[in-house]
Amino acid sequence: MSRTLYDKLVDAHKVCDLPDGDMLIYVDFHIMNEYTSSQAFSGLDQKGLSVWRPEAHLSVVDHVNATRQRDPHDAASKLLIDNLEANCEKHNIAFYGLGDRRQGIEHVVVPEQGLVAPGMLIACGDSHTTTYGAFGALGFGIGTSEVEHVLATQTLRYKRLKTMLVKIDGDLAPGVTAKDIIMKVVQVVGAGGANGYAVEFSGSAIRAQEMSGRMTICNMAVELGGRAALIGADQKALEAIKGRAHSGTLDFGGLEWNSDAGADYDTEFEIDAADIAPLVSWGTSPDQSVPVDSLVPAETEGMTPKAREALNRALDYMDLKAGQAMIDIEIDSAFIGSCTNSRIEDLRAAAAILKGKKVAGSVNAIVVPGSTYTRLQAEAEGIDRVFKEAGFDWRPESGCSMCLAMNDDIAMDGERIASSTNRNFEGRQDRGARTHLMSPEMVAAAAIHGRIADVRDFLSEGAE
Ligand SMILES: CC(C)[C@H](C(=O)O)[C@@H](O)C(=O)O
Ligand code: SF4
Repeated sequence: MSRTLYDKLVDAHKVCDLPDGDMLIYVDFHIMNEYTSSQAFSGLDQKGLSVWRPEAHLSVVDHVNATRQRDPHDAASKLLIDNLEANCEKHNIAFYGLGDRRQGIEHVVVPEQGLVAPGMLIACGDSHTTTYGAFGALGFGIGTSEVEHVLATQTLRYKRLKTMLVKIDGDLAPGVTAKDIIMKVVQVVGAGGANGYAVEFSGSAIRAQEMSGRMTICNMAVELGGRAALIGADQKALEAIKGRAHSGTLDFGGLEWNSDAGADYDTEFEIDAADIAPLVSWGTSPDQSVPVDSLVPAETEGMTPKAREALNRALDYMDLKAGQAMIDIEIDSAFIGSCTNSRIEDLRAAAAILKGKKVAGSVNAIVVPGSTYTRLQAEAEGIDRVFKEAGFDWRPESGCSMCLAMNDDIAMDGERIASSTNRNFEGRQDRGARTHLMSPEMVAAAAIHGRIADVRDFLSEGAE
């Protein structure tokens, strides 16, 4: 019988069925960060348990660390980081700490170090673990008690998800990126539209994406509510792994990690790539976005009272007026970073827009490479100079930074930010901060204009 990639991955990792209908699955690799792991270690200690397979875990520091300097900016962050290091030392778990060349945002670090391969099952106490789906691996976020369970047993209780296929065929127009693809999908399926589903992406527009774009897509699939995101393995995925630090140690397979022809999905969506424009979020949910050259939405006839309330609440928080042009919206800050868009390819793309240009005087522009390794590569290519000459603050350390208000990069009340991140919830970048999600290229364009701008204008300027 034809099976989906998701079902193949689950079947391959099933240890046994449990009496209540759930199953026990085996976790090939488990990643921890300083923020969600310390209680799990305390739980182990209290129960007198040890880590069953220390070599199948990795810890990184990313959420609370400072990126302006190496030393933690406050005692609470230092404590979290020191605790993780001590726990890893005690249990013999690899730890990429501050100052380590391999350090950075977990979902940037893991593929960069060659720690993912098609057919793997990867868990992490972080929702954006879906990123690894770009390689035909099953990655998903887990809670703290589950972290403890994986440490002790290398297994998890798991409930099989329903399957959703999102097929995107056709060619993207110039200036349209992987970020726009996934923002469009979130718009079409809805912010909770994939709750309970594993989402597989297919179609020629997905195949045409390089691995960094595919990772952006799988990363942000969480914003649909999907607990897993998948793209079948192809030659590009295999090539991207080759030669990486740990890739030789992984033997999980290759092109067989694809859905069978004729496999059935519980639900399917089709999107024409030609219908996707560069998108910008106007509201406080990732599905509240519009093409950059359009207007802030207004109430429509037939809108439910609930939708009307959500629209008005978002407009109020964002301090926007229905019918106002998106490209007129002035920004205070520009942020390029996060596990969605801080890879070398993202930095190159933003630098291509910034080259020879200056950030508007009113804009505070920050770029935080996703990992130290990425930063060093960018510096070797001279990309840091392009950013610095344009007026961006090129951060010397890596981490989640302004993606969420958990470190010293905290936005002011009312600050409006053009952001290459994945979440625009109220207070995400701190109380009262107003986040506009967009591609890194669009953040660069907005930084230059001091207001939300259409990246396509910069492409034609370049061609002149
Ligand atoms: C802090 C962490 C648990 C959280 C997540 O799970 O995604 C964070 O990374 C986020 O992006 O909101
Ligand atoms: S960069 Fe942002 S989305 Fe990614 S793990 Fe960090 S906080 Fe979460």
